[in-house]
Amino acid sequence: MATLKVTQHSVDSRLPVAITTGEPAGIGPELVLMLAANGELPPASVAVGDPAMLSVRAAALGLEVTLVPCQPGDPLPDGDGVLPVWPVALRAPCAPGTLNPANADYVIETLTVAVEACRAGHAAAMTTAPLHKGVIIDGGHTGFTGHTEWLRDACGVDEVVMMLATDDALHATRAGFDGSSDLRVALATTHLPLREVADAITAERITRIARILDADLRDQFGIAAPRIAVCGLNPHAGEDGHLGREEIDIIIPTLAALRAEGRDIRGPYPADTLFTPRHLVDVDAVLAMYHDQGLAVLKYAGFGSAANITLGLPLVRTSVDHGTALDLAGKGLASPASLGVAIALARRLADQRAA
Ligand SMILES: NC(=O)C1=CN([C@@H]2O[C@H](COP(=O)(O)OP(=O)(O)OC[C@H]3O[C@@H](n4cnc5c(N)ncnc54)[C@H](O)[C@@H]3O)[C@@H](O)[C@H]2O)C=CC1
Ligand SMILES: NCC(=O)COP(=O)(O)O
Repeated sequence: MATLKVTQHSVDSRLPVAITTGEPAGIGPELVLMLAANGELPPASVAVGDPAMLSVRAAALGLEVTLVPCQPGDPLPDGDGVLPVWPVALRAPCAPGTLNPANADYVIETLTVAVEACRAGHAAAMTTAPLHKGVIIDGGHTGFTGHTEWLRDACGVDEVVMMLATDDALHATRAGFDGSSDLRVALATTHLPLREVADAITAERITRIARILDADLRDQFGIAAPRIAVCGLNPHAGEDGHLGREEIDIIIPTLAALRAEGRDIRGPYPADTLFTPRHLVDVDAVLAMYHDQGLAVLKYAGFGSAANITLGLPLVRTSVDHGTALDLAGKGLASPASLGVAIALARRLADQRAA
């Protein structure tokens, strides 16, 4: 096992972005270590995880990282290859690629540490490396469906919105889309079995989600009058009721009511053609009705360098556009690009809030 090196470093006085290292058997730990070793972590970044596990993973991959355990609120060590770590102890040994439900509590504790640090004013924002939803449930957290819903409950808010954005959209200086890789996609429903999606499409839910999306595009992304295009649920947006009635009964009247509030919310459009460049040209975000309707397109356009942002939270949370990739874990083959984009976005949104 590699030993933890602790030496003297300069100190960064800014509040850190807390990066939870995710499922320990997945690629999350090595992605954080890669960014640290390559000098690609923004200053004032801190990992949340098991220092010994991170140290072993770094040594196995030949990554030169100086891990410095410290506590939330401590001055942050800074310097080339230095990675401050807020320690959380693994509950059981861990091998890359092999899930162990005994570590579910560990993963949840890393999230709790990051949320508490944001609440206590010890962190400016949090970025999450991927966790494995199934093993968290197998480990006893019945009802767990993802970071997004867990953070909603942990922060005590009624609703949040999952939005993924390609790197082009995040860095775009222009407001609208200009091509197929410049995309923001928000979801009306998140981690639901497809069988339950139609029942979850209610006027109340669409109203809550659309209001949060509209407000956060203004407040967090600086878009003065967001233009939101909404997908239908059914093929051809229901084909005038012949292929499903959710558009006529729920979505169309709800969008009309939202427009009456002064919001630029268009649709519902057939999802297959909405996601073509011509239809996206004057749109700032697409609201999809369910996970794969929106995210398949987003990932086709920008997988590997997009970020996931939870809107509607009292804290800033960003994440990667991918999962735990157990097939790649421990091999040093996974790309840290999306994590880098997510951390940079968290820093930017947090600095904006502070300003
Ligand atoms: N933010 C989060 O915590 C997320 C967690 N997940 C979870 O991850 C687990 C696995 O999900 P999957 O659907 O298999 O998706 P996945 O993203 O883990 O893997 C899908 C494919 O993409 C590849 N891949 C993923 N990340 C990569 C990277 N950084 N560089 C290169 N290739 C990469 C994998 O090798 C695999 O071939 C599930 O439990 C899922 O719920 C999925 C998405 C987000
Ligand atoms: N496909 C995106 C995703 O599953 C993200 O989930 P979450 O854990 O960030 O809620």
